[in-house]
Amino acid sequence: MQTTPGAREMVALVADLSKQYGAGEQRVRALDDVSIGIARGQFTAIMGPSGSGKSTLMHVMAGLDTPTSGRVWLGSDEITRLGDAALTRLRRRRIGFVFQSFNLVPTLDVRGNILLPFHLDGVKPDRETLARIDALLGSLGLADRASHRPHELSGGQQQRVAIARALATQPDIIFADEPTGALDTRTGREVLGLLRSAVAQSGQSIAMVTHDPIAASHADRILFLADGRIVADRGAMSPEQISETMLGLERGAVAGGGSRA
Ligand SMILES: Nc1ncnc2c1ncn2[C@@H]1O[C@H](COP(=O)(O)OP(=O)(O)OP(=O)(O)O)[C@@H](O)[C@H]1O
Repeated sequence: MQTTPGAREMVALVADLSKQYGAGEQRVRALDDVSIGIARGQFTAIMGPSGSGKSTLMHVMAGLDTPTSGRVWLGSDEITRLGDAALTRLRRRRIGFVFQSFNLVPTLDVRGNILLPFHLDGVKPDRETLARIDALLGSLGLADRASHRPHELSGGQQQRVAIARALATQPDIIFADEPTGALDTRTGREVLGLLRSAVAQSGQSIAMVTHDPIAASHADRILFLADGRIVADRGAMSPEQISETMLGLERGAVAGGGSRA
């Protein structure tokens, strides 16, 4: 693995990352000396048993949480050195988020939600950006929903708005936390297809936390966490292979160890 800070092919990188919660007997080691890079232009899934540290890793990589020790880079910028204001700016401009619960603003219509990151950043979107957003609305099947409010949309449509919002700023990376968790199987598959095509067509980098082997099977690479450590780093896998690896992790053993397939 390439672990040089600023390495071109890595869009996000963590080195010697540890995160502990609490102290004394209450102490929980959520991340235990993790060093890993997320490759640019790839769809990476992060899997592991409940409590293995997936959300913690994603939150620390996205600058939403701070590590107890270790360093985090977005591209060549070390985010663990940034103050709060600079970090907030970096998150708005260079990171997109898609959450299980969509996180749309109920009082804004679809277009207003998609434009929100620009407004929060004090940026008036130029003509080119507005045209790109129109194209996004079209390609995500939302062209006739632009002036609807979130409560007037289905779950799948709301998640597509969240994806459009995440893509609109052309971020370095999108972090997706269980993006299909609240959707039925078919709608979930459509959402995964949209994420996949953002990677294939625009080279978007995506890191997705998921429990679902079918969701993870859309990824180019799968990182498996157990007890706060990366225990396997694999290329694309079938849902069956992923389920088998997860079973092994839950039993406390992974065949093949921590190397990439
Ligand atoms: N704010 C917190 N305070 C104390 N412990 C925490 C906190 N957040 C997470 N933890 C603990 O850290 C460990 C890792 O949690 P994390 O949420 O990252 O796991 P996860 O793999 O995302 O789990 P899940 O799949 O259940 O969402 C768990 O033992 C959890 O209980």
